[in-house]
Amino acid sequence: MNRFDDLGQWQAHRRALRTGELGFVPTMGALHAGHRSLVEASVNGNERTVVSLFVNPTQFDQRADLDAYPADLDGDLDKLRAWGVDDVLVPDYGALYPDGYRYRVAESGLSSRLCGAHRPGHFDGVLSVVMKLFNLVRPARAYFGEKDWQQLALVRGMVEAFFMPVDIVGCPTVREGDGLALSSRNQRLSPAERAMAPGFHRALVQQASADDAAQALQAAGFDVDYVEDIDGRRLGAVRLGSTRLIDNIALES
Ligand SMILES: Nc1ncnc2c1ncn2[C@@H]1O[C@H](COP(=O)(O)OP(=O)(O)OP(=O)(O)O)[C@@H](O)[C@H]1O
Ligand SMILES: CC(C)(CO)[C@@H](O)C(=O)[O-]
Ligand code: BAL
Repeated sequence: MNRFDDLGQWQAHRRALRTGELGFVPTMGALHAGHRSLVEASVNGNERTVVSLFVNPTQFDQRADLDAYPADLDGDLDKLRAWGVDDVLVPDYGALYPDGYRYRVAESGLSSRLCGAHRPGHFDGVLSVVMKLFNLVRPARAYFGEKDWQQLALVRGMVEAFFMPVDIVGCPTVREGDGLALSSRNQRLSPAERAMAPGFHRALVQQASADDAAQALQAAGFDVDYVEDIDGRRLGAVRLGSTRLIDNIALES
């Protein structure tokens, strides 16, 4: 596995690659089995797989959340090697943002609802870094988790809007045995919060309406950012202490 911290070296390597069948998995590190499922889909569907590890500051609306974001670079590199990844990009902020974020991708509809309503500027940061990474990697396919449903929808929209030559592949949410969606931020839950956390997915699945689910969650001690039913899915975000969890499910039709 090749590791590139220097984007100039990566670009030289990319130019020398003759394959068009490149799969790409963008991540913020602290890898878990959810990331593994994306990498597996890419390894199975492409000649080469590239993964990026970059905790993107422009998508964090709260400094404390960024500072507390889990990191385990050596562990991540061991995992990526074992999962069959060919190239890993580990750029720093200055390399990815030579413009200091003067230029950015903005979306003016969906990005200000749901998670965007609670994390101002979040999706501008996500779309901007994803566009930068797509331009650097030039993948045939890029893999995103359905856990981040709104992100997946916005990335698909950006690719369509800008005629970007990449197929976006959505991958099902990987869960713990008790239903909790795997997330790097789960590491920050205290034992008591971890015991409560599966109640989030349970409420989304069991309650008859989005309002009922929000009320049940509030009553169980979650701080509810939102629960909404949209286009046949129920999406929600809650906070347990300082940790924010998101999840979504398909609604039975
Ligand atoms: N449980 C999961 N199942 C499937 N895909 C996932 C899961 N968790 C994360 N992903 C996907 O992995 C990619 C990288 O996500 P990221 O590195 O932010 O991890 P995360 O676990 O979502 O972290 P966070 O704590 O920031 O939510 C995204 O496309 C995301 O949707
Ligand atoms: C897509 C992404 C890597 C952009 O920083 C991030 O939002 C994530 O990990 O879901
Ligand atoms: N996977 C979502 C990234 C974030 O919460 O910023």
